[in-house]
Amino acid sequence: MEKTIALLPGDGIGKEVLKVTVDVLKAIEEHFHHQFQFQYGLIGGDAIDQTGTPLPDETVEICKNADAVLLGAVGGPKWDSNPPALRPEKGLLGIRKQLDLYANLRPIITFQSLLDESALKREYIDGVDFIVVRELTGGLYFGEPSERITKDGEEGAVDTLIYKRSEIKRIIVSAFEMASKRRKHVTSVDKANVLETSRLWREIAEEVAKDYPDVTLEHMLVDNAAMQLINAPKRFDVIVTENMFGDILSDEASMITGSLGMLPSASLSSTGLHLYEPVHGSAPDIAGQNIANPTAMILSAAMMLRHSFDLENEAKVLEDAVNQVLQSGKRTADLAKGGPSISTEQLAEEIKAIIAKSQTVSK
Ligand SMILES: NC(=O)C1=CN([C@@H]2O[C@H](COP(=O)(O)OP(=O)(O)OC[C@H]3O[C@@H](n4cnc5c(N)ncnc54)[C@H](O)[C@@H]3O)[C@@H](O)[C@H]2O)C=CC1
Ligand SMILES: CC(C)CC(=O)C(=O)O
Ligand SMILES: [Mg+2]
Repeated sequence: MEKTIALLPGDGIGKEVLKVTVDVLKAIEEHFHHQFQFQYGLIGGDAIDQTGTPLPDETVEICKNADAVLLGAVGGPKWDSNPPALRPEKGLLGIRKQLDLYANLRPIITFQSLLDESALKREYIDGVDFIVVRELTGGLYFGEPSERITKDGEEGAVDTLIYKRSEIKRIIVSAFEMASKRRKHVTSVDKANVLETSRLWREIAEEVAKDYPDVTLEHMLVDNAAMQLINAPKRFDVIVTENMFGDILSDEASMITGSLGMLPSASLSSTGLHLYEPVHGSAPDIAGQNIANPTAMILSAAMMLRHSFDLENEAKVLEDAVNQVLQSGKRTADLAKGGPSISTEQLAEEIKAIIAKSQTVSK
């Protein structure tokens, strides 16, 4: 199979985890006789430094001409005091908007070999398997105005939480579609006791639910949801929520698996061109040390193989390889809890070695 993959490394550990993921994909390419073309694009702080903008037009073109996009992460203290339009995060929000990547799927599945690395007790998390469906192109992160203002004679600031009916409906439909192929349970998370956007969200969720009689819908306020994720994570199947709630809840949920470095995601579009990215950011505190956990990025690539290229077997081989390395007891520092650890590159080498020995070869 011939595919073109756009690669947007970004900043900090984004570069490191994407670099080794490309190596792993090359191992898949070789073992399964595929041809992957890799096209690099600038985004984030790197793009600001080299071109003066966080999302150059050329990057958008590279993505649009590809079959799928892999993104590392953006941001870092170097650009923290830049004006809003020149912040690395604008590049990330920009590519999400320009490619209409409205549905961010964040699966949270515990690994048997990591049950004791989690922040939670083994019996609470053994068997956790849910997915956060996060709205990705609306809400507070995109609302206008977002600026400094004067209020009652003193300095203030305003951000705008706005959603259109169509934006809410399509993400809720995505969640119901997903739930109908899973355990048939949707938890719609909102703050309907306070926010008008949430009341509209709830109304639309009820309307959509009528088209899926075999799927149960429950509503949950976001503060309660944050607590239930710790208290009873096994109760969830599909969580659907707006942009910022999904951002926060999924970072929280990552600790069920043991580390933020374990969580992959797929950002799906209306156009069929999808982007795959780890849930974590550029981690400036550990950048440049070859110690970041690349699993989230590697598992994002597995999601790409499955969802964008229909390469189920290859995706499984990759996921199995990750599992086998974990079972062997080898851990990056985030999971090693002060014990012996392996580097970003060593973990990828372990995975590549397992792929090379894998039995299942597709035509
Ligand atoms: N998708 C993206 O590009 C995102 C970008 N950011 C940006 O990243 C920068 C840093 O933000 P933070 O709040 O520190 O969030 P972060 O997700 O980068 O890091 C949070 C903590 O988790 C650790 N961590 C994250 N990924 C890891 C991995 N793969 N392996 C081991 N440890 C890992 C970090 O070392 C840090 O202690 C900011 O500029 C922020 O805006 C934040 C989140 C997402
Ligand atoms: C720029 C932020 C919205 C990135 C982030 O935290 C995320 O997408 O998870
Ligand atoms: Mg986030």
